[in-house]
Amino acid sequence: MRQRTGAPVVALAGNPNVGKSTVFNALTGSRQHTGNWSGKTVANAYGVMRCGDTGLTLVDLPGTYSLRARSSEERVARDFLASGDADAAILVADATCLERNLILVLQVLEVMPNAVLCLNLMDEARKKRIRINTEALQRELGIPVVPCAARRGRGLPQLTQAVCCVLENDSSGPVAAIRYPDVIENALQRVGGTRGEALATLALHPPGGLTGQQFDDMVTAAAALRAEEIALTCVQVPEAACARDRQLDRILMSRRLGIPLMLLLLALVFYITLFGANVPSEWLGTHLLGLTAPIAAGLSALGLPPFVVSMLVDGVWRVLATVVSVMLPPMAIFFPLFTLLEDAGYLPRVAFQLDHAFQRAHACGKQSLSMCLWKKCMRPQPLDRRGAIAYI
Ligand SMILES: Nc1nc2c(ncn2[C@@H]2O[C@H](COP(=O)(O)OP(=O)(O)OP(=O)(O)O)[C@@H](O)[C@H]2O)c(=O)[nH]1
Ligand SMILES: [Mg+2]
Repeated sequence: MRQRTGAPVVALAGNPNVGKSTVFNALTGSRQHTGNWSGKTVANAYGVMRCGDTGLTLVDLPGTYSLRARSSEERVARDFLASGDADAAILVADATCLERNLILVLQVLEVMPNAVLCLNLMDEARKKRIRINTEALQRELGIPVVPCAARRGRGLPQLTQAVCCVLENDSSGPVAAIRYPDVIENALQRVGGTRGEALATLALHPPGGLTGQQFDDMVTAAAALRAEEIALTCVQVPEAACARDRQLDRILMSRRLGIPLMLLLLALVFYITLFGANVPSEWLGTHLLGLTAPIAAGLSALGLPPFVVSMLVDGVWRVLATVVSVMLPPMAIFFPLFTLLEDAGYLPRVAFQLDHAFQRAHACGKQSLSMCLWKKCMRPQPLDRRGAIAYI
């Protein structure tokens, strides 16, 4: 292993929503937030994973589609990978859409050749009858490839083993998998050093009179082209696997129907939450508050002074009973419904559909999901004064 002060550092990078935090939690025993939409992790999270007797620092990075991305959380990931603070990287990729994931993988390999590819969501890929030739992929990329289904813990021991091997056999050879247009290739030769470092220099001073945006677009397009070539060689996707998704997307994401359907669906969820919760709320309120008198009588029988009884009964019990009866039923309805939409993969589509509108307010579509959760907490409810104070 590399001689460094402190434990070796392993970065966990990949596209958004591919299971990085799930892998991180499984390898470190942490409880990072996971969920089926993009952009949950917005800052680096640190944990310790074991490699035999050695402890490794694992860093869960925010998801990013490209090293040339410009959103703030994506910059966090890019800056960490470029900083040289990591000794190796676990690149997590979604096996159901490998081609798109390979763009980042290829870019990261230019700055961090010491890496392992964790081919996650293999269970979903199998369901869709997507076949991936992992040996061919390994040859193309020049790094170990480990198929995993992190949610069920499958493949994680092999992943740990591969990470340990990579750390022991420091591979620092240049990975020149992406072929850039001549203007960039020539400039890379002139700048010298590793391709990753040279690219970072050129990004600041683009060659051939290119603007920063043109340079970024050309670099990303070259990576996308190479990713497509590799996917053509290594991945077999049966046409039928995508047909149902495409048909659904044609309706759910269509220009005319997409937004109305989304509003209808979210309105339905809120309607069920707001009105469906009234009955259990009332039932809970009646029964819990009905216990007030027996509790007061019991406490008085214990010989407690009246002001202590009033404090415990009116101050603690009534507030607790009101909070539980008001908050518990809508939560018990809303969160399972939201989870259903999440598991069906609809939430990322909501974020995508609203992205344009949110960008006009200098925000991004992913924030709509946090807003849905916040809106749920704004549930109006007839309350007495104590209940209102507790609710606030
Ligand atoms: N079916 C299946 N689902 C998985 C697997 N691994 C992760 N998931 C699910 O994928 C979703 C995304 O997982 P996260 O770990 O939050 O993904 P992430 O890459 O950290 O996401 P960001 O932080 O937003 O970039 C969650 O709903 C996970 O339960 C897997 O192997 N199989
Ligand atoms: Mg995450």
